Amino acid sequence: MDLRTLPMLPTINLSGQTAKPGSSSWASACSNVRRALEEYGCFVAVYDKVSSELQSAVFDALEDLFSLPTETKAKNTSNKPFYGYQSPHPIFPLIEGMGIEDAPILERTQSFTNLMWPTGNKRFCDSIHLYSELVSELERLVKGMVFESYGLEKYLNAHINSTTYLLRFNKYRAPRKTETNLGAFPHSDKSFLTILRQNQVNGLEIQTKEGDWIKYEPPAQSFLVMAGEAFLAWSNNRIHAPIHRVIMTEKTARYSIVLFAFSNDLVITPEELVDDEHPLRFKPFDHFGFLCFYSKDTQKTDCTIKAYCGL
Ligand SMILES: O=C(O)CCC(=O)C(=O)O
Ligand SMILES: [Fe+2]
Repeated sequence: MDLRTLPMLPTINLSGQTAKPGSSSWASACSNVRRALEEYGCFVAVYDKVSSELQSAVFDALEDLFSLPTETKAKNTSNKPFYGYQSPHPIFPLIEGMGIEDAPILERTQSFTNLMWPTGNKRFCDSIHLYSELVSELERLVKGMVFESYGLEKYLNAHINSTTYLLRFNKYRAPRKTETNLGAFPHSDKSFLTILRQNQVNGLEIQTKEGDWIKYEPPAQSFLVMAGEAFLAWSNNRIHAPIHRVIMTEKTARYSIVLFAFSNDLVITPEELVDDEHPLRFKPFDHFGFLCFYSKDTQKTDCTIKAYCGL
């Protein structure tokens, strides 16, 4: 029997005054966020800006969205890989996905809504847009905390100005008796940061550096904040980008809504993070070039960013 205590994801309270710059708890919150991302590559953020009413409205909206006919959902296309409609696949029959590029910009969520519902769907558009705005604020808060903890605030504004978001919706149906229960293949995200919320159905598992799988069982009003491989490269390998997967064990459908942050500019490791002990590990890279590389990488290596621009 394995007598080690089961690992748990760190939980960090980012609600109310706790994570206000200048508050007495700000510096320690910044350091906790950085250390969690270095050690686990993720943490559970308690963040109360998304009300339970908005949470319900968002997941009701997702049920409506995925109930649309396949031909309608297939109109969600993009010239970027992994951005558009993903239909259930023979090897991965459970997952279906869709995405809105730059969802925090109202016009973008509006045009997605009109594509799906030519006669409009104000409830969908309002709730998804508000949600993406609030969660993108959380993304900037977390990024700012990490930059500050490294003493690199001077890079924050430029970084925020070059951030672009993708809001993705996933539906995992329950497996039939003879089917695989693997909802999403083990992978690490290619984003800079990822912020995820789910309905009440669990299934996401995150691997620790030691190789243990932790089941994600979120408390109320919380999000999973997870680093992607772009953040790992930016930090010169300090920040971890954890492998995660979805295993469907429950009998009802699981929905998740995931905000991915990407960069429109070259991602460059700050010189302050390079020294004799930490020689430069990554060349500056184009984030979407990296995403295209990944989409063509049939090997799906453990750490694609090392294959793409590692030194
Ligand atoms: O749905 C989930 O919980 C995980 C989704 C995920 O890993 C992804 O979209 O990259
Ligand atoms: Fe992921």
